[in-house]
Amino acid sequence: MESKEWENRVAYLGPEGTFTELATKELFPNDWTIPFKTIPECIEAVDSGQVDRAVVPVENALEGTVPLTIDYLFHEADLYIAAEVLSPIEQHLMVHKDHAAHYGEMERVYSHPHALAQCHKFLHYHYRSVPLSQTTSTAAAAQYVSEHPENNIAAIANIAAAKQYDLAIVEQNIHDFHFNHTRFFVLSKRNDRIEREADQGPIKTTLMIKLPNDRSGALHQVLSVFAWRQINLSKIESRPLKTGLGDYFFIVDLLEDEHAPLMMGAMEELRALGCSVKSLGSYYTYQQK
Ligand SMILES: O=C(O)C(=O)C[C@]1(C(=O)O)C=C[C@@H](O)C=C1
Repeated sequence: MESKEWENRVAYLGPEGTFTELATKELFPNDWTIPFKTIPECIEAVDSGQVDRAVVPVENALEGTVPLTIDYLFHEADLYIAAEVLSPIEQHLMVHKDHAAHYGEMERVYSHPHALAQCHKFLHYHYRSVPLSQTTSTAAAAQYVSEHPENNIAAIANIAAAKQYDLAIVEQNIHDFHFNHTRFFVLSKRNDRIEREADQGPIKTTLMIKLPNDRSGALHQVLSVFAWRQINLSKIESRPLKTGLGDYFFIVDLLEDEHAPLMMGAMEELRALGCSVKSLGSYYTYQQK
């Protein structure tokens, strides 16, 4: 890798022109940002020390969690969340300029599965006979379309991708619901949060909690640990542990600093109840402008 005097080397889900790149540039406008092809490759790059940070999507307002991100954080890597970026998402249908006049006859639509799902109603009502193909990101779809001018195919991606790959936007804002936002995590090997007083939102802590096996009321007990301390949960979700049907771990986002006395007490109590608890750290939320 090129050696240069950059403050941070930041991996992001590429190629150039993804929503993830836009979120990355929001927090790291002057750093060395490096596109990786998949979310696991971004996570591996920061876990192995190849880069200082990695930016990956974690949750979309319409489609929910990005399971790859959560599963790699639980099963494969030992990382912390240094910040969260909240980005508005606008999806557009784009084609090679040669096909702009007759895009209605397109043979296939390409995009990331989350982007396809965010435009499900649009595709269902207008192009239900057109097959869909998944790509590793929205910009990967735009790049593919630009590299295959011989085919009348379309991508769903953002304006930056249309510019980057010189495509024509033929239908704008095709996401099904107006409030379309995605959360991105900035991951780090060290537990060091990004602090920018001027524009940071409230502090959050993310915990991964595994309940003791087969104890009735265990989830209720876990929730009451936070409830009586008046620690607000902003999200709770379960993911399969991958050890058998019915085995889950929980991801909990809490509006409190992990070093606050009540939070430290809550984690101690959870462990005393037989839960295993892993904190991914406390971090601030930044809004993409
Ligand atoms: O960053 C991108 O462009 C992606 O393709 C990823 C991703 C996601 O995983 O949610 C990011 C934002 C949008 O919600 C759609 C897709």
